[in-house]
Amino acid sequence: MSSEQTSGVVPERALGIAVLGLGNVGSEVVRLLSAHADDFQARVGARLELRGIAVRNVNANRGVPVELLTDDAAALVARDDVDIVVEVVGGIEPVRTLILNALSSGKSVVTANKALLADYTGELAAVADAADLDLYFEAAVAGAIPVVRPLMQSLAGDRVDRVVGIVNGTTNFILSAMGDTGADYGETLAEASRLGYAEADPTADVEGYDAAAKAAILASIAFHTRVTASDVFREGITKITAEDLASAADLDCTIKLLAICERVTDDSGAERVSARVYPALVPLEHPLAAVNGAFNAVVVEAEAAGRLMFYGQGAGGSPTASAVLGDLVSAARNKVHGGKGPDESIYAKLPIMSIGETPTRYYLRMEVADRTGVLAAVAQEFANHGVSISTVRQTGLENAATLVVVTHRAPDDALSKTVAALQSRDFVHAVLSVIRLEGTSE
Ligand SMILES: NC(=O)C1=CN([C@@H]2O[C@H](COP(=O)(O)OP(=O)(O)OC[C@H]3O[C@@H](n4cnc5c(N)ncnc54)[C@H](O)[C@@H]3O)[C@@H](O)[C@H]2O)C=CC1
Ligand SMILES: N[C@@H](CC=O)C(=O)O
Ligand code: NA
Repeated sequence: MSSEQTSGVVPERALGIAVLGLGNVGSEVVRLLSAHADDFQARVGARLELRGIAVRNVNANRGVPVELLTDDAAALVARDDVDIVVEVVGGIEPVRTLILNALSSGKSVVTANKALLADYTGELAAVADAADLDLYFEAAVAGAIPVVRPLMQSLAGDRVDRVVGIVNGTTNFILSAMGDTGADYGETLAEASRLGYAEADPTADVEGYDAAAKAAILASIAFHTRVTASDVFREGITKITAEDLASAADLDCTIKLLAICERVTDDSGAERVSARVYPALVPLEHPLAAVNGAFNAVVVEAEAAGRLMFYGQGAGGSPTASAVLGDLVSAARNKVHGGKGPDESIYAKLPIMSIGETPTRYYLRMEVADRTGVLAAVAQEFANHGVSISTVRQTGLENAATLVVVTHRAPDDALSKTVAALQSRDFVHAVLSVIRLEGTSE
């Protein structure tokens, strides 16, 4: 009999936590875990004890007790006194293997890693679900904003038709600054990295890979269908110019990088999933137009709930740590009281719709010869491909004219063919911009 039992003192229950990665997010997770240790204990019913932090270089000064640091993440994950692993390193390997090892040895996992989840949720969730362990990832989509849990749990009794959002803080920060002050693209991107918004390789942000990974995660949950990154059509913001933003403003629009996940039902009632990420003109009166800086917002449309909007900080160490810690508390509660978060739900298995078939509206800006009959010839090219024009604006240049054409909804393939045909005509000097238009009722 132990001395605690003989003295009648109930030993304090503790759960061991391993944190992998001590960058923007990891350092905030560790700071908040320590700052609010008593609150966490009260909420969970057990003390959350940090057993170790895996880093790349244990000699760098990090402001945490050095004895917690290790460069051997595999050994930390394997420790018997670790119950929950928090992965905030990023990338695919070695973290995919580390997470699989954690789950295989009875540890629940919390991760913020959308790049990994977009392609490997199936593999990771299979191991977690079989072992009755949690795999939580609220931080992976839209940072602090609760959106994964609402879709997975609060809306589990509804039928979601559409999820549209601004889910990348870095690109929203850049587009907002370019639109507001004409700020330089490169300098604003460097500022986004300095503020901890951008990915380690910011190509993931500006080329839309990060938003596409998030779209894959959202679409998978919303439509109970496995959607991976390669199922998501993707275009980034690197071709958007200050002229495009000014031209959008002339049309009472702004430009946002949107992630759009839709359930599309054809005339026969067959359903497919469309998942796409691209910069789009958004009318100023649309709620997403007012989302600026590193803020994110996600609009969900569901059959019974109608339209819901989630808004908040989508990037940055502290906001992201909030979501990570929320998941950590849930995983810890399940360890203490029993229970498990929902299994992966992919029973619907809907096919994916190609971008070519997806109907959207377009904005085109082109420079054309300023002579009689050109406007009619341009309009004819649209008609030849079944693309109906909504508005045309012409501005005279010295020896040419700028035409801004906004179309009605047409399949993406038809628009691509129209653009190719226009480019082959001698009266079209250049097609300067082709950007989709979203958020209108037409
Ligand atoms: N920063 C943000 O706003 C958000 C980030 N995320 C995700 O959270 C994760 C972490 O992001 P950040 O903290 O911003 O990245 P970061 O680059 O600031 O931190 C990652 C840290 O992991 C370390 N690391 C790399 N390989 C390692 C290894 N094998 N073992 C141990 N440590 C290793 C790096 O040295 C770095 O300090 C990523 O998956 C990211 O996509 C998710 C939402 C928002
Ligand atoms: N780099 C990402 C970070 C959060 O997911 C972003 O800018 O949104
Ligand atoms: Na979130």
